[in-house]
Amino acid sequence: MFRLAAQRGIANKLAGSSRALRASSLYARCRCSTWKPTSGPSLPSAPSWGNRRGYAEAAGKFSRVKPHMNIGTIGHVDHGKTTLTAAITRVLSDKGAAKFTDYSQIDKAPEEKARGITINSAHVEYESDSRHYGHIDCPGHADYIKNMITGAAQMDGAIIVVSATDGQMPQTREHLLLARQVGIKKLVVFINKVDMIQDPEMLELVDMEMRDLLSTYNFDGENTPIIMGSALAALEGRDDSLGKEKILSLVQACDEWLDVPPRDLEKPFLMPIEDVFSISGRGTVATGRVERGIATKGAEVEVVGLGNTFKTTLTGIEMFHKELDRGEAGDNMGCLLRGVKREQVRRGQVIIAPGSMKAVKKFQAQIYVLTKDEGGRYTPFMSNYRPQLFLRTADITVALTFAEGTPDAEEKMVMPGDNVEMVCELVHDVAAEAGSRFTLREGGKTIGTGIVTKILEYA
Ligand SMILES: Nc1nc2c(ncn2[C@@H]2O[C@H](COP(=O)(O)OP(=O)(O)OP(=O)(O)O)[C@@H](O)[C@H]2O)c(=O)[nH]1
Ligand SMILES: [Mg+2]
Repeated sequence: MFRLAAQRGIANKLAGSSRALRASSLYARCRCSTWKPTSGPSLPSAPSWGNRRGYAEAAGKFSRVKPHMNIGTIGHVDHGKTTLTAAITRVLSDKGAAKFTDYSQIDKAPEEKARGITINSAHVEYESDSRHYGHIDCPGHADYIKNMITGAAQMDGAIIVVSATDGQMPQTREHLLLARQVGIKKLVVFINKVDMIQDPEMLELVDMEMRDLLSTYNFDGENTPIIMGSALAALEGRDDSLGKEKILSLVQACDEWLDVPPRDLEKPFLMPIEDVFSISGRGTVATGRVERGIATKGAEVEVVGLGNTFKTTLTGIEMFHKELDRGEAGDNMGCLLRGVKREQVRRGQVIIAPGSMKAVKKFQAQIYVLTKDEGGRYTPFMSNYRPQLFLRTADITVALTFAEGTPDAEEKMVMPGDNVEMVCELVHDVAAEAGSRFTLREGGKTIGTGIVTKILEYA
């Protein structure tokens, strides 16, 4: 034990300092650790159906042992994403592996709020022979953009739906690019509305074009499974060779091609620092909620960011007011750091497994700018706009510019509601990597949300 209770009592009595009071109340927070199923403290909370530990309860009769994965349908408007979602539940419900969810139920997706942003997305779930899937379908293009950038309903993989009658369209490409930006590594293609095509050469053409397009966006165009069928036929229970059988092939392709992401516990340790205080006679303690991985007492760790990156040893871990040998993803804990002075550690830094992340000063990001109805700006902004960037517990001024070579970058305007790629240059360095999510705030309100896509400069 850090003998905190005693510490606290004495500190409060003797000093009565506000600092001591604050430290004690913060430390107290660590005692009432509540497990939240998000992958990071600053992310919007995942719906309960989709968390990796909790799905079994939501699923009721479904298996508790199969690995869980979040996927979803993406693609151009009207290409059949919602019909396909309903069709999958219908076909699998025959096997008792899903609850049939009608088109109309999916399409009136509930509104959710994440960081002040309204996102409509429907969640269904089903099971294959080897996996449990949470599946996301959004009603409109804007909802896909917001969802993918904020990760409000995160997808580990996706089914891109392309109508055989149209072939690839602008939103097919936009969703592919976004999928790439948010770190989705593999996709399965469903070429839909095949019931409307008489000419087999037409299908060959769509297939070839899709493979090219996938490769353009750095997916494996050659090996990505492409299934051709009719979601409507499957939903209506007719033409099994185009309907039901293709849905089963699609689910099998997802099982075989999409990879289940590593669980948070399997990732390298990371705890964003929320607060720091010193305990006389023991040393410096940093508190926070473990975002991923496992920490063990005596482990080497690295404190990263805000101009002060160094290695140290975790000489103690405290949780629930008890000293423990380990802490893991989801835990609120306090870390006692060997030989570290109070001034060396600050809120906004992270404690990580050594070498697992670096401090960065400049990166490229995909940003969604909130509309005024979402509480965002009323007016556009231009290059060199400087809001505050919030990443985990860090809060840093950032300068936003357009990527080098952007035509008319000086005059270019970013409107509320836009989805843009920008270069972010930070005043102080912070631990980040491709896939790190952040929000942008100005004058106390959230004006945008983004995801790091590429590191441009390390500290
Ligand atoms: N003929 C035919 N029509 C289909 C098929 N799949 C879907 N449709 C029709 O295509 C239209 C659009 O289908 P949706 O499932 O609503 O498409 P969506 O991609 O969800 O559309 P948004 O959510 O508005 O982007 C509907 O009228 C469907 O009935 C199919 O396999 N064959
Ligand atoms: Mg739809």
